[in-house]
Amino acid sequence: MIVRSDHANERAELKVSADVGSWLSRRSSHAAGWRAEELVAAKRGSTVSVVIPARDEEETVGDIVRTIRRELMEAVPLVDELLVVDSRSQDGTARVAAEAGAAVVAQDAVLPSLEGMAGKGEALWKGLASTTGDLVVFVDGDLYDFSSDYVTGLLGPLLTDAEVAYVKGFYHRPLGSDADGGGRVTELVARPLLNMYWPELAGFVQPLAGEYAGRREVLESIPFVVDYGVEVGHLIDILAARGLDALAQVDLGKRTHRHQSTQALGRMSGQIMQTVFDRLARHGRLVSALPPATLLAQFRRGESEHGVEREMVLTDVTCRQRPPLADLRGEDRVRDIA
Ligand SMILES: O=c1ccn([C@@H]2O[C@H](COP(=O)(O)OP(=O)(O)O)[C@@H](O)[C@H]2O)c(=O)[nH]1
Ligand SMILES: O=C(O)[C@@H](COP(=O)(O)O)O[C@H]1O[C@H](CO)[C@@H](O)[C@H](O)[C@H]1O
Repeated sequence: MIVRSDHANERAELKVSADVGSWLSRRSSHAAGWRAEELVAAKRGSTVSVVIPARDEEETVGDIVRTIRRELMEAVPLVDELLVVDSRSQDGTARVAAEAGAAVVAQDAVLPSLEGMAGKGEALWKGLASTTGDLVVFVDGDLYDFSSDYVTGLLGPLLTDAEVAYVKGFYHRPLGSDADGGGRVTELVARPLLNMYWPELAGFVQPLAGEYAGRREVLESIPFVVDYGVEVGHLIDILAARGLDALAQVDLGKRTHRHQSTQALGRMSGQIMQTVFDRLARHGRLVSALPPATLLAQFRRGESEHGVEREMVLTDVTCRQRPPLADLRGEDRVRDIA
């Protein structure tokens, strides 16, 4: 372990808490340790759904679906249900996913009595509402080198330890020629904030990982932030509801995916920070005199309007969320698989 301190006069050795240290060794595993055939035996009648949120992912979603179908549905009956949630795509995502063998549902067609919202968390929540598996695995649709180990790795702890409720993937995340340059919002925003306010979660290597899995009863008992705040909201809410030992992480090796622009990640960061501040208030960890403003102003090259030679781009980053699915009873809870 590399221990650094920027305080020259620091003598004491820096250490994470004993709880985080023991959690790291107890609740971290490697995807290679979980074989599909053994996990099929461990299902013992439980069912597994995979949900892929996809907005304009026609280039990558097909290979992900084919790999899961071939290796985890046809070769071994590990995955019982594979759903792609078409998240208001403007390209051929729905067609490509269906041709590859996935069930496909349009995000806005799920729970149609509710007003549709935009965002990744909305796609995930609608995917949860449209599936029935006892265990649900979420996989992003923009991955370039997806391996079925991602799914077996995430299912391993859930199928072999009843105490585990939710499993995050972690991986090396290249960005161009930098082998570990990816995860920019993780490193610049999410990790510092979580270490400040939820140091219990400091052991998560990739707190924003888009590949994770959980027990349905847990996933249906928590709210889903409808935008990119969904992942950080899950970690904070499950920690509060079930404790650190209900959480685990699995080394999935390497992950390459389509990267967004810095401006887009700026909006993502705003959404994540709004979620963190919402949870700080909800969980009583920070009382602020003024709630954070929710309008993000960014600037890009363009026509000046306010005396600067830039175009101002305004985004509302208010933290909006869907209630726990378990709270929706009656006719609203319908399965809308297309
Ligand atoms: O409104 C949205 C935004 C994103 N996504 C999907 O969520 C995953 C992760 O989103 P993205 O790649 O934009 O995030 P990044 O990986 O760049 O952080 C991808 O499969 C997207 O297609 C979605 O379904 N709806
Ligand atoms: O981890 C991150 O910093 C961001 C951006 O990653 P890159 O800098 O584009 O590799 O990606 C993640 O964050 C999103 C918000 O939680 C997740 O929804 C994505 O699945 C995940 O890729």
